[in-house]
Amino acid sequence: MTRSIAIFGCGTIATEIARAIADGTISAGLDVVYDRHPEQIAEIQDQFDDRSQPVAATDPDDLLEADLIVEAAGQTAVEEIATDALEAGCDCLLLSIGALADETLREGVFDAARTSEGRLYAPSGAIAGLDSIKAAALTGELESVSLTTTKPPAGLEGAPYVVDNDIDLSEIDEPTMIFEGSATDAAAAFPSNINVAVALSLVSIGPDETAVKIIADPDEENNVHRISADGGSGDIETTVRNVPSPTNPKTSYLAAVSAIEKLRSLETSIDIGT
Ligand SMILES: NC(=O)C1=CN([C@@H]2O[C@H](COP(=O)(O)OP(=O)(O)OC[C@H]3O[C@@H](n4cnc5c(N)ncnc54)[C@H](O)[C@@H]3O)[C@@H](O)[C@H]2O)C=CC1
Ligand SMILES: O=C([O-])CC(=O)C(=O)O
Repeated sequence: MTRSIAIFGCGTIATEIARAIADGTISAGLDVVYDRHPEQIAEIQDQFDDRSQPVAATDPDDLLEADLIVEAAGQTAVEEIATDALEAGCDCLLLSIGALADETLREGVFDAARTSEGRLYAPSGAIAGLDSIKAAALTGELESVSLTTTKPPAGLEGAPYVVDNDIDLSEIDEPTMIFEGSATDAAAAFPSNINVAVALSLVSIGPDETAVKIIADPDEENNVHRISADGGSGDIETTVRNVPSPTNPKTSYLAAVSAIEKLRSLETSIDIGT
């Protein structure tokens, strides 16, 4: 039977996922979509012919009819949908995994996943190396895990940390470290920029122990994520120089493709890679 998918949040990532469903890259049906902006919903619907257009939900609860809900909206959406979805037996794929830096929310969502038929998924997103770091974590001997993210200043605009600390990104004329702290603190400070740090932390040493640096670099055109994980099976270092999405410079194109690959892999009988 074809898996029925619902999408919460119809922006940059959702548009790519919808296209992959429409062209058959993901062999599932997109049945219902939700966004606080109806015009965003219409853009997704327009990718399908009249007979296969997803229904526009007017309330997040309308998504619970699907087999799997993709959250591609933001951290508040995770609060709104994840626990309810899992408790209702839906699978849930979260892009805004940074929301789970909050321990109370995390435990609630994890408990719902453990005690229901719904399964919780998060793609690797815009980083590389989660496969090997997840395997190395099994040794119980990972000593340190860190992420250094470098973005063009425009990709950091509007982040609560930037606003609260009156950081004028337009004044930055050389690579400048604007944040250093744990993945827990980074997720609250840069909710739309650093979900990757929390994904990394959840497969390794946890959000409080994972170290994050964020650098604004006016000469950088890419979203660059450098990971270093030491101990266990050896030392792992990865760097991804991501092309930003044309419609949202905060979001790397790889994040959308990673979600598509995760959804595709749920439907295949051959699964290579950790
Ligand atoms: N895990 C990863 O590697 C990455 C995760 N992300 C996460 O994915 C999210 C989506 O990314 P994009 O598609 O680029 O963002 P976007 O800004 O292009 O689209 C988000 C859409 O969700 C809607 N939305 C947001 N909050 C909502 C709410 N509470 N209720 C209803 N609608 C809501 C917005 O109206 C917008 O249409 C980001 O906010 C970020 O949290 C983004 C990049 C990488
Ligand atoms: O897309 C990226 O480069 C990373 C990102 O925004 C996030 O993790 O929220």
